[in-house]
Amino acid sequence: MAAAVRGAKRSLRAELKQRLRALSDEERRRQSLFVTQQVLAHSHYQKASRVAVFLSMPDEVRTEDIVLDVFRRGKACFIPRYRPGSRHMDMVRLASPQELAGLPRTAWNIPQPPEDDPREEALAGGGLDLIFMPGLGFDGSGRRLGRGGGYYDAYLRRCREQQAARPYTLALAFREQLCPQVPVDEDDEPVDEVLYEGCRAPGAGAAAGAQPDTASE
Ligand SMILES: Nc1nc2c(c(=O)[nH]1)N(C=O)[C@@H](CNc1ccc(C(=O)N[C@@H](CCC(=O)O)C(=O)O)cc1)CN2
Ligand SMILES: Nc1ncnc2c1ncn2[C@@H]1O[C@H](COP(=O)(O)OP(=O)(O)OP(=O)(O)O)[C@@H](O)[C@H]1O
Ligand SMILES: [Mg+2]
Repeated sequence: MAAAVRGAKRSLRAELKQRLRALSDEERRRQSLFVTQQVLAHSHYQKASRVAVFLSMPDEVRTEDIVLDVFRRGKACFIPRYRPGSRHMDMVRLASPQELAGLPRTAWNIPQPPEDDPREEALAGGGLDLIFMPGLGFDGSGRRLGRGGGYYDAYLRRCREQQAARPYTLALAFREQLCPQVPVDEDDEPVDEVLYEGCRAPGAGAAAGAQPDTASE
């Protein structure tokens, strides 16, 4: 990608990490609860039967209550299994929420099944209906800044190539992660919608999607 974009991403990442560090645990908990409620009421979530959920790191919207709800509703749950040092990531089947406690942790302290643990990969089975998207920053047009691994960008491209219908992508964010404009290059896949405290009419339809509002700054 162009050097200018790379530099712009690097400095925005640093700024967003700083902003996230300044959030108290209580504030993260409060906003996570809010976003979780939006998810549970969301039409795309309610109708999805195969869902990919990231297992949150401390500076991300907490997803454990979403994972529990996915199982409660009998949906199939998939979690990321990424290969460090590559851009490769699979979404592999999680059998139960109880299983999480026993999974080994990656270098980033994310629970993840070992590479030699045979599991159903979402795209090898029936594909995915919905992917929850992590990230450091998002803008009102659905542009997304991740942590720089390129894992989700590459995975969404695979979905596009291998699935008949593209999965719906729903980003989960603290309001502090909304940016006026996120720099992107040709490999960056946009998200369909960003959920955060202050976003408009979640679940009211894709057209209402990733619209900016006054929470952007
Ligand atoms: N919860 C969660 N799981 C996920 C992702 C994610 O963003 N969130 N990923 C999304 O791709 C993949 C893992 N990719 C990751 C890429 C970078 C870092 C990370 O912490 N990087 C350091 C800086 C790295 C460096 O420059 O040395 C950091 O952000 O502090 C973590 C996960 C798959 N699983
Ligand atoms: N589909 C792809 N094929 C090959 N390289 C890719 C693809 N998608 C992204 N990349 C490359 O991966 C690197 C990291 O991309 P980028 O900085 O956008 O990561 P990110 O979106 O922050 O990470 P993530 O998607 O894991 O959250 C870049 O060099 C980018 O060009
Ligand atoms: Mg990207």
